[in-house]
Amino acid sequence: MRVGLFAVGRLKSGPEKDLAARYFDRFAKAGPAVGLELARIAEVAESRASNAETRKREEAAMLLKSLAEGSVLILLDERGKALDSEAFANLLGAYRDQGKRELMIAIGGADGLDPALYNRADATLCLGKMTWPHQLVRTLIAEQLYRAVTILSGHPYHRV
Ligand SMILES: C[S@@+](CC[C@H](N)C(=O)[O-])C[C@H]1O[C@@H](n2cnc3c(N)ncnc32)[C@H](O)[C@@H]1O
Repeated sequence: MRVGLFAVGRLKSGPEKDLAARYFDRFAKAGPAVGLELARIAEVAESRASNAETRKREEAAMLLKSLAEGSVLILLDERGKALDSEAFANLLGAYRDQGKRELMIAIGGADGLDPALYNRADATLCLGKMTWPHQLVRTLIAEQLYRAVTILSGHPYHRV
């Protein structure tokens, strides 16, 4: 199964981008052993509309346009469901075992995500109840994807 990311807003060169890239690289190298491959990291430009609802609607439309039919869509939102790392790994493993070809994880911009995405999403997960900037969320989820691979493969990176 290919696993990718939708992010509203572009990440400039800098430490956040480097750290996220480090974990995406590790995921890309270790993932194939457990049937997970790194798919695209798709950055959706932030809308310039003056109204927040319009901005979110426009961003969601771009994101949904590039989502292949049958792909799993997971949203990241501080109001979402909290999973521990093993449960997240098992969720990825379950979609892989169902024969899903692609799973995309969406991170919102400053305004968050549009309701249209919640209607389409297969799951909405949180990384804790606090609100993180989207740049850090990208690193956090990249690390959890790599961690999920190590859990699924029994690699000692993950210890509890
Ligand atoms: C700065 S936050 C936007 C907050 C926005 N005010 C809202 O109500 O959603 C940018 C994005 O980071 C992600 N995010 C921030 N904190 C998160 C958390 N604790 N768990 C999961 N995702 C989070 C979400 O995708 C969010 O849309």
